[in-house]
Amino acid sequence: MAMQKLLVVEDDEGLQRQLRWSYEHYEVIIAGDRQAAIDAVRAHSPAVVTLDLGLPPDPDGVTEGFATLDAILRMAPGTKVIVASGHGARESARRAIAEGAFDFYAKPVDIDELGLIVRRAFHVADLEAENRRLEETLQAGNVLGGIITGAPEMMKVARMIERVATAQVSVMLLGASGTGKELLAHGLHKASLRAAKPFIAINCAAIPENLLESELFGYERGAFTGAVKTQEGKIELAEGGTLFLDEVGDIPLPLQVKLLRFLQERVIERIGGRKPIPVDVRIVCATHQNLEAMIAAGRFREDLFYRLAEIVVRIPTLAERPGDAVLLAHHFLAKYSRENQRSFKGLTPDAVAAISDHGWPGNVRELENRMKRAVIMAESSRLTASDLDLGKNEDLASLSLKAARDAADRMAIRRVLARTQNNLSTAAKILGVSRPTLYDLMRSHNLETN
Ligand SMILES: Nc1ncnc2c1ncn2[C@@H]1O[C@H](COP(=O)(O)OP(=O)(O)OP(=O)(O)O)[C@@H](O)[C@H]1O
Repeated sequence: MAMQKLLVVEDDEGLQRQLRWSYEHYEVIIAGDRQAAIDAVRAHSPAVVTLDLGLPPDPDGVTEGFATLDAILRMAPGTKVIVASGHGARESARRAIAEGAFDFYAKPVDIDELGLIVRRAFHVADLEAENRRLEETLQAGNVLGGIITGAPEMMKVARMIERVATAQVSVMLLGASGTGKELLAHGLHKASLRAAKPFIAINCAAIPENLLESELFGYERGAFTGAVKTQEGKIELAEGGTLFLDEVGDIPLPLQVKLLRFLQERVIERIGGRKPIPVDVRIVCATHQNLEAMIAAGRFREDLFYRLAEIVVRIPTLAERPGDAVLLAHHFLAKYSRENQRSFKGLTPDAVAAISDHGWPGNVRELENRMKRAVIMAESSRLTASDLDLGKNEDLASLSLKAARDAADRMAIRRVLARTQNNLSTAAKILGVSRPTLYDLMRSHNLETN
């Protein structure tokens, strides 16, 4: 990976040399005056700049420094500029922040301290870049009118559904609960020639067996006790459009026979009715069950299966779509913040890590529910892992390689610090890292010695 670029604007040659060698993780570019700084920003687009306010031709004042700050921010507003406030000049530090500088440091330079500020500036710049990238993917990732994804696995599914939408075929969606089957079925309907007609969904698992038949086929007045008026079934209500049969594997065998007859003859009879009613609907169905095994066990009719499953589309689980959990989390954060009139700055890095580490057994529905609850309950300006109830006791997260490496790092640093009685230079040598790196590691592991 290319090193990140740090522009150092400094006219003192001694300091230039010192700073150039202080940053082993960055590509350091040096500029000695305003014009050189402007040229360097144009040529290298550094994410972070350290800027000495006293530049020639006004090395003892601040006019050139402020003009440089202004020019940089005008050219590249996202640049993190850290200004040096010389000789207790708090006033110019405050003014620089007000004019858009990211932070300031006091001269004479403490290399370790400046190193931390620079590192934090790069971190913030990275986060902002990541946010911009997410927003762009979010716009690009909105496929089939409402399905959010950036994962090729899911894009493939969406493209397949777009392709079959206009064909005269029955489509079966196979996927775990909460993977978005209904949303995809609706997308298929919207992409089909039937889009102007109704889309009717029925969850066959949610309706008691004895009511499912009348839900689907409707009934005539007086067909049974309580049938006080004639009621059209869902099949009829979908006339001209699409009927989505969710959890089709839960349809009991006798009703499977009736459904098959409808698919063959394209007419229905309401319960208690005598006249056949022709209906033109397209059936899209879904299940999380293994229908082939059910057929082998005699619990699902093979002939019905082949009628329903001319095209079978397998929907990947959320865990099988890399990056989608975080992408969807941002989407739901925006959606539920809007709905609840709350405003958040985003997700904390630990929330992002927890979201991408979690296994999501309940798929997108689980993620949506967690985000919805967190948006309502959270008190901070960014949602944290614990707002999402994805805390430290998350077994799957603690099994990750990153967690294991972090724990090993922390242990090694603690041991060496103890052995060297907190002598940072010696500890850094033993650990094989530079002093600023050790400093950073100690900070990120909360091992500061004072
Ligand atoms: N890719 C996605 N982009 C945006 N929202 C999604 C996506 N996938 C699912 N959702 C949302 O997640 C929720 C669950 O999706 P949906 O009801 O389509 O799942 P399902 O597979 O039909 O679940 P079940 O089988 O349990 O009925 C819905 O609120 C849906 O809008």
